[in-house]
Amino acid sequence: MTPGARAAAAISVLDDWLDGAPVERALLRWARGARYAGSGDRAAVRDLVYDAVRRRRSAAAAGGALTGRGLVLGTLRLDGTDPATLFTGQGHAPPPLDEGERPGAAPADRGTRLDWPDWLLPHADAALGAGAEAALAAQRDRAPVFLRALGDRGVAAERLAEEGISVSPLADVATALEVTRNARRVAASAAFREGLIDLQDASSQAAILSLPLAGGETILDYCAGGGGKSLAVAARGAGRVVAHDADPARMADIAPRALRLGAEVEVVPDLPPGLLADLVIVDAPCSGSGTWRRAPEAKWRLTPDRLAELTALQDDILAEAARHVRPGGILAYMTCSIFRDENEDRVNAARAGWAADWQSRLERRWIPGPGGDGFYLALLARP
Ligand SMILES: C[S@@+](CC[C@H](N)C(=O)[O-])C[C@H]1O[C@@H](n2cnc3c(N)ncnc32)[C@H](O)[C@@H]1O
Repeated sequence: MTPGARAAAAISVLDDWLDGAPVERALLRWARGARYAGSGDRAAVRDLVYDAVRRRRSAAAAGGALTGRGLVLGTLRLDGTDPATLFTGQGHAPPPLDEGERPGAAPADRGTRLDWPDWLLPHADAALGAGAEAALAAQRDRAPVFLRALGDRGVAAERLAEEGISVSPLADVATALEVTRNARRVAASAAFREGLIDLQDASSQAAILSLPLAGGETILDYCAGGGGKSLAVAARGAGRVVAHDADPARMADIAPRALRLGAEVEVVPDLPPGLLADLVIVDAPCSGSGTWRRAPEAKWRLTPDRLAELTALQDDILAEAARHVRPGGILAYMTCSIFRDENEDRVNAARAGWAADWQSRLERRWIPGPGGDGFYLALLARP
């Protein structure tokens, strides 16, 4: 496909998305009808689509319309590409630009400039203060790819280099490697197959490294999902890791992942009511606002009602999970959200109620940026 044909494909996918289809479904629908597209074409269309979704407001402003065509025009302009070089009308390229599609003035309002919903600006400011500008700006760009090395990071780096994948170690997260070249090859690499590495954001890794573990503990991962946290604590020398999720189907990947990584995780759909653990991890369902550069659709989909539903659910899950912390044990509450509503406010609500006599051991927030996604961790010790 020519660059112009890729732009035309991105326009059709974005129109489908603007009509209400989830972005992945819109991409799939296009790909099914585009058997001529090679893997490079699909990757290029996908990147253009995701860039436009991430920057929906500023791209629509720069492209003059909230349409597939406007978003692609704007995205190209924001990236410094003159759209006239692709919008030629030749072959499968989009029709040439008309007079009304000349570049306009740069957006003056903050929500458009930062590609952030207006109603969520006060939430971001309340959580991040002066750091909000940089954190929201970082969410306009593609996310870096981070790996968790299971053993020596140098060994993993050498094995990856044999397949043309370059990585560099993060200074402040002992297990983390940032992929600097050929990130798309990681999942098919020998290092991945052999269990030398797993895919995990650096902030999640840092949170797991912050847990007070000496080795041998019984750990309950109460919202285990795909098992990212279970597998990472298992690698820290836990005695027993029990993975639970209200939706057991979400844990389907844990067993094959554990096998690949040489980890032991017990997947328990029905949790024994009497189970007590030294550490209970609650990686709660949340808005995902710290990870919106990876899943940018969610940024535009969140509503005040949905945020309120999530905070109520977080309160319920925390209280349920706390019943499984042994006396003297630790409850680790974590989210990949940046909002106080889902973080400090939930911990404070617990401490104003059932956790009145629990002690706060640690509270840490990671801000979205070059070193990882936004993340939050609070540790409460049961008396
Ligand atoms: C943020 S995801 C977990 C991600 C996972 N820990 C990981 O690292 O891959 C939140 C999970 O909480 C689960 N969940 C939702 N409500 C729950 C509840 N009441 N009890 C337990 N798990 C729940 C969801 O099914 C979802 O898998």
